Amino acid sequence: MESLKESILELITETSTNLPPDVRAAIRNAKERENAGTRAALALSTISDNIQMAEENVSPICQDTGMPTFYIHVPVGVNQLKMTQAIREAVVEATRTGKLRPNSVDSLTGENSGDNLGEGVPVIHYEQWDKDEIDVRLILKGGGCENKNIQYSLPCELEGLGRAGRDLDGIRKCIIHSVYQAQGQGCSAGFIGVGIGGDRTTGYELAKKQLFRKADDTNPHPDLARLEDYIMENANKLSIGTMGFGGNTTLLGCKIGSMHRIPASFYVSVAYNCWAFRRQGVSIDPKTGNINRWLYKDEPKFESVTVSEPKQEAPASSTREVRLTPPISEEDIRNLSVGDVVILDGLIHTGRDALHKYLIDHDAPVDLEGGVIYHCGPVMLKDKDGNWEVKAAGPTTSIREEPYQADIIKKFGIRAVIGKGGMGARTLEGLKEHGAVYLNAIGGAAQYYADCITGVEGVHFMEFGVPEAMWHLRVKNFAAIVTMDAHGNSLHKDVELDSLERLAQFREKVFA
Ligand SMILES: O=C(O)C[C@H](O)C(=O)O
Ligand code: SF4
Repeated sequence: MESLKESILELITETSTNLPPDVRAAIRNAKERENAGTRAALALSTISDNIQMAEENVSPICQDTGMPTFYIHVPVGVNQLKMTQAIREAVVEATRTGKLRPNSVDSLTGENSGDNLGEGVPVIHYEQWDKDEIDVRLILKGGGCENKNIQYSLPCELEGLGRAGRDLDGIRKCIIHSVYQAQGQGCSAGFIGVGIGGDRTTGYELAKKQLFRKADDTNPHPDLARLEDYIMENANKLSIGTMGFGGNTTLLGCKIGSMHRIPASFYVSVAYNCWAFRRQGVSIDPKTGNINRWLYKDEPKFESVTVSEPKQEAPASSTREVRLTPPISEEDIRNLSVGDVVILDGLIHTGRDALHKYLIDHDAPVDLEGGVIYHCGPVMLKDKDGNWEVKAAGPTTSIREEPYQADIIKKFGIRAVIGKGGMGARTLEGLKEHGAVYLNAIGGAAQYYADCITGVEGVHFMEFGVPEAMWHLRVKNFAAIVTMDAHGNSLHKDVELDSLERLAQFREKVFA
């Protein structure tokens, strides 16, 4: 099995940089369903470009390469200790070469191990089988969509939907609700895996396993097949759309599995995966460790993500492009409205969870007056001369900074915050009071944004780890949409309210 480490390294690289054909097809179909010129169409076009760039650059599709999770079937007699060793070595190597972001953080000290190893990381599940091949499947599921996983305990009362009982119709309501509660924060349009039954742990496990099914397969269980079809037909009526911008596609796939439970418990567990649905698999020869074949890539190669322009014309849109260079004046900010596209040139600063917490009690290491904070944890590598290079740099979910953001804007005079998924009422109030805007970048488009970064001017707080450090980045033509302005308007608030109203159409019983 001397080739095993190399084979696993190839699997990790492919998973991080090359989306499987079934996922690409689902995204292409979504793009075809949106009207040209809408925000959703623009987002999907950025996503499609990003998928292409990641493949060409052999670089991460999204900077969050997630929790590396392996599901492995082995013939009797294969040494699992040696396999685990090979997997760990491959994970370290993939991190060193920038195919994985250093993502393993000590939960108590906050220390990033730097190589993606740690207690319980990577996750490896083994199962024996009677075939003479090793089947290794890998999913790289990022944190933003993982945070939108949800588990329901039936019976329950669901916002907008009423009572969900212990039957197929109650399950239906939970699944529809799971799509609603994710809004755009898990980088919709998403794929969901659903686990019915089990206990709290095995229910989630079953949900995640559904994500290994191909997006276009048919459930062998007739009731579940019917439920999957129903969800695919109806979830899009919530009109949450790509990135939560509103639009025709909110869900790209729904796979449901069922297992037994004990009488007192009835769980419906949902694993939400962003559009950057990175899963690949290989069949490996147990003698040599070589790859025999790929499990998802075996279909004809998806030629291009470019599609013919949709027939319908866009409704007259008021999209305005405004070019800004920090430090930005209050007047320039107050001139912006929701829907405007801002093109940034100049210096911006990354900051996410650790930095926001820190800045509440400390000074900033650089002047942020009129400045721009980018909610981003990039993948960075040093080149041969010791200079930092940006390998992937899309936005992270902004709502996590909601407890801090308004105070930070006020304290440092920040004029723009870039992120994804939107922020809440407190930040909206802060934007209005202090004259700032929230700019939504396209989640997962890590290659697209890395391409806008022309230089790394420095870094502070490396002790927070690469993703949490404060990177000072020079950008050119960095485009993001104003989704919360300084006049109290929020596209996120509007889409959430609208989708809550739309939820009501799913109250009545559908499955007897
Ligand atoms: O950690 C990140 O870079 C992004 C994360 O996956 C998120 O969606 O918030
Ligand atoms: S940023 Fe978006 S695309 Fe990337 S892992 Fe998080 S949820 Fe997925």
